[in-house]
Amino acid sequence: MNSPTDKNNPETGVKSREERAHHEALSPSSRSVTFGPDTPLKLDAGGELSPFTIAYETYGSLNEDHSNAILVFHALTGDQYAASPSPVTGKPGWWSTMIGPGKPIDTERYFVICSNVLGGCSGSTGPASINPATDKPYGLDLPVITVPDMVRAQTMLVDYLGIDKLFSVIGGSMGGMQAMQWAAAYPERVNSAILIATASHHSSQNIAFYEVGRQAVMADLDWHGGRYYDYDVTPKKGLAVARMAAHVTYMSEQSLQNKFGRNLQNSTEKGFSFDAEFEIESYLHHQGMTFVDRFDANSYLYVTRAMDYFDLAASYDGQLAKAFMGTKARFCVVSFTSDWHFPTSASRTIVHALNAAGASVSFVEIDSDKGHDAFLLEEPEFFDAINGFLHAADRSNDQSGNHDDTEERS
Ligand SMILES: CC(=O)SCCNC(=O)CCNC(=O)[C@H](O)C(C)(C)COP(=O)(O)OP(=O)(O)OC[C@H]1O[C@@H](n2cnc3c(N)ncnc32)[C@H](O)[C@@H]1OP(=O)(O)O
Ligand SMILES: N[C@@H](CCO)C(=O)O
Repeated sequence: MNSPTDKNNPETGVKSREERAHHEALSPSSRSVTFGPDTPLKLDAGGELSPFTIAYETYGSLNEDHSNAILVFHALTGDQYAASPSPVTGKPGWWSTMIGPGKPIDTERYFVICSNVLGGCSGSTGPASINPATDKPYGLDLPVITVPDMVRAQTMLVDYLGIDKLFSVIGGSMGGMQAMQWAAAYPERVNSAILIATASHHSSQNIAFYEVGRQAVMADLDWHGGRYYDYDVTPKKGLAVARMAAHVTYMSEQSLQNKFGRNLQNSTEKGFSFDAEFEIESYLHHQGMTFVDRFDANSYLYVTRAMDYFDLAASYDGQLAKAFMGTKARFCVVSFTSDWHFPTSASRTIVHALNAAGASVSFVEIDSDKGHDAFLLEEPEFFDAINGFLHAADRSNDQSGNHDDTEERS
């Protein structure tokens, strides 16, 4: 509860400098381009969102017949800064190794678009955005957002950019869910789709991990039922714990062992305390603390929920193959051997459904000990696979029909 002596009390107007800086850092960036359509967006939760904003970045140039556009989707906590430095962290774009001149997604050939998802916190409408009905941040008054909602908003952006058909859609994890949704719901608008470290539905285990994270956020007294914006505080402790738990799922047992083993952080002797004595503890604390500086806690609730709700087969009578029936798009499905968060078995489910639908699909399992987040790292075999697939898709761009060139490599 708010008290008159609270230094962050909205009534006293006294705000901590640290909190003010934090909110400013998370406020929509003026650098990326925003798009706000006149048409309201129909939401799966019911009702419509209007107005709404999508923040996006583009790289490369759109060719004359608008046939070289690649739509890149970010994962859970990503943003539109796929190949340009984040104005919040100052770090290079999260896929700057993948996108650029001469890189697998070659900006000398392709026009690359990446937008912040609806529900996010990097300029697209999310829980921290102003609700026009109250003139205050939405908080939990924003309807729950789904992956199909995110994709529906992206179709409006793609229309606005004058693109009828995308050369490719590509993403990892939740980005792969968006790519699948595009291919299933708008088959005529997708020439090829690259689905990386993803699944056609969130598993029970994945929902469980994200629920642990959400509960950590909501248990933080600074969460204030999602109205923390009014109090100029943020539920940092809860959000940091949520990220720590989630981060473990993004890495493999082997990579944690290789990086940290049982090494102690600052000494050679046990301290018999509950401080972060082990390197792995210190590392996770670092991951948690840096995360709260770049991500909004309510957005974390919304975007994890969108992943939980994703179940492509459920929209097609429980038959995943039906989602892809009749598609002419070429698919590339990529998994990583050490990914236990979105394991290879989840990718195989997608590949089997694509085969059953008579779609053209290549499947590559990359041998990596880096776990789920391997898709964010420069893995040569992975980059070769993306490069090779895009070149092949380029060559057969004018062809149509069903191919079955499923291949497995490991
Ligand atoms: C697709 C998208 O949308 S991307 C979304 C946003 N990005 C992410 O989610 C990436 C988050 N994931 C990561 O950072 C993952 O760790 C990885 C796997 C991608 C990065 O892997 P690596 O390059 O091997 O980095 P690593 O896991 O070792 O982490 C390095 C960081 O940990 C810190 N660190 C390493 N050891 C320790 C330690 N013992 N104590 C404290 N901090 C430590 C480093 O200082 C470095 O910090 P910085 O990132 O602030 O510079
Ligand atoms: N670590 C990435 C991928 C998670 O699936 C993120 O936070 O977006």
